[in-house]
Amino acid sequence: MAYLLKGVSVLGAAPTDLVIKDGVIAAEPDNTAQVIDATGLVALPGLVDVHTHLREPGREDAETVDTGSRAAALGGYTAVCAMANTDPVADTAGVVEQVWRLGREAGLVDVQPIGAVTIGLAGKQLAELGAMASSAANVRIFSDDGFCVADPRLMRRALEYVKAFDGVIAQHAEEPRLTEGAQMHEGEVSTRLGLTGWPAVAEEAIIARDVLLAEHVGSRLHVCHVSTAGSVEVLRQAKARGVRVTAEVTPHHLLLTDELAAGYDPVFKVNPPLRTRKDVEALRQALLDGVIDVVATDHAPHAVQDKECEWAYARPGMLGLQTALPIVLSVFGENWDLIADRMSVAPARIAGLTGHGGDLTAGTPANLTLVDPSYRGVVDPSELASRSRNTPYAGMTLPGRIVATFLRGEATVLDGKAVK
Ligand SMILES: NC(=O)N[C@@H](CC(=O)O)C(=O)O
Repeated sequence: MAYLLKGVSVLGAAPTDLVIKDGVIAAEPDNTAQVIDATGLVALPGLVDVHTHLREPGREDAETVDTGSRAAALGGYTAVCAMANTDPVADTAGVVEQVWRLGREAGLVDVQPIGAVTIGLAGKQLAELGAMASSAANVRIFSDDGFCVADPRLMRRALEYVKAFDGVIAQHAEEPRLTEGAQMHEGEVSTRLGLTGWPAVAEEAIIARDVLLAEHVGSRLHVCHVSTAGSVEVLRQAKARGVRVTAEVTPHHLLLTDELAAGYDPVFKVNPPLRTRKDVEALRQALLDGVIDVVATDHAPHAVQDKECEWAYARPGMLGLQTALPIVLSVFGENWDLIADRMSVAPARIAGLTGHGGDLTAGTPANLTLVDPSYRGVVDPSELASRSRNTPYAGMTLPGRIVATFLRGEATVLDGKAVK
């Protein structure tokens, strides 16, 4: 199938016609192409998420590779990296290959499995990193996300090991001894509510340690969901010294604050926790500066019984795939170069996903999404494609609608609806 996107604005540039044929952006017009009136629509390279929880295998009641892929395509994504904290954990070639195969079967986005750093995410022994790297899933990112690789010697070994195949360790930076029993950000609000706090320094101390380790062994470190102003400063200094470190921020940490915990609605419980306005401001500036490289969703679907309960018993995490672009648009406005770089180009580079994060010039793979920036819509949880409902944005009016998404030239979303 060929498509002609008529009057489309590529990254906010003057309207033009874009032809998609044989999986690539075509150089020549095509008379057989299906015409899509793209007046007022902006084309972006397909979004890439380096941090998605798809829950399969093990918690298919919360999400499956298929439902998560659907949410991703509807959110404008053409590739997602699936976190390893499944059940069984993705710590062997067998499990990462299973997730990779399920992604291919769903066929809506490229699902790139992330492998666990340690067996069972237990933080004791390195998992079979080399076997996962050389498997059909071709794993390049390794993470114990949900848990920190707290043992410094293990972290050093992991960094050394993945160097051989240009892998990267994605660290969930949380010093566990400093967050025992933590329920929310440690600060004025936690004191008022009487909830045990998760201090900023628990994140900052691990990032500081890990940039030194990465520098020492000359390996690649990626920092998951950076949430504090202090972390930004540690990263800024490390990058200035030339340490091979990249970092992500979530849409929720760019928008929401710890004040939201005051209603004790567990939909706002997340790891790392929502922080203060000062942190939000620092994270926004860091994304603009490039100190933080990418926006990653940390899409964390949870079943109703795990979320709609007392705050202390609720699992941390919130949905993100279908609201990420609207949140980023609401925070930064129509800054298309920033959006394309931080949500597609840079994440594709970090994950090593060639074919994604292109510039939409003739001959490049047709992985792209079409956005209507003039649209304003109210977030209705029941309309989300995820199997779970834990969005913190329910009832909020947000800008931007994904009109169409193309994966290697095939439409996965048309007219705002999934094609299959
Ligand atoms: N980010 C979250 O709040 N939750 C994540 C894991 C985690 O990082 O705790 C999840 O898998 O649900």
